[in-house]
Amino acid sequence: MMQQIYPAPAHNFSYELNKDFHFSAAHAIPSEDAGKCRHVHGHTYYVNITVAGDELDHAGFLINFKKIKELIHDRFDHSLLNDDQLFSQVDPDYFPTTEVVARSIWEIIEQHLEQTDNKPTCLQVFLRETPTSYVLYRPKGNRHGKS
Ligand SMILES: Nc1nc2c(c(=O)[nH]1)N=C([C@H](O)[C@H](O)COP(=O)(O)OP(=O)(O)OP(=O)(O)O)CN2
Ligand SMILES: [Zn+2]
Repeated sequence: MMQQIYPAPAHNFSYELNKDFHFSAAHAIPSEDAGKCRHVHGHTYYVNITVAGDELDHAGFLINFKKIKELIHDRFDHSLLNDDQLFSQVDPDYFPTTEVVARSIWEIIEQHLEQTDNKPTCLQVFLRETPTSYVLYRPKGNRHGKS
């Protein structure tokens, strides 16, 4: 849900930004345990990304809000997640579950941030799959040695 208050990660960075956006995608979870979710079905995923750091870039940004959305929305919106090379049909650690999609979003964002001059870090990905179900992904520690 847009404009909701999200659980906040603890940290000592000077700046923290949050970006909300949503995308529509279909998926199927290739596990017997998934019941009806084994069949292809769609969701509007609501995402909140938390990025933090101590240094700003040449524009005075930690990271342009637009870039965060672009990295994820352009890749997943109106797609079948199972078709993306990030996900697997055989390895449960890579099934397109909410948990794995949240972790994958973190990996895409963090990979981009590592290439920037000011090097902020993504502390948290909040991913809502349905009105009643969401996942928070927080990496263990981070490359700044802070958590
Ligand atoms: N831990 C997980 N459990 C489930 C996932 C998942 O990704 N991680 N995914 C699904 C289905 O894909 C689908 O999203 C259904 O979720 P669910 O919350 O069960 O949706 P409902 O609308 O049926 O839930 P209500 O309790 O009726 O609101 C299933 N599980
Ligand atoms: Zn689903």
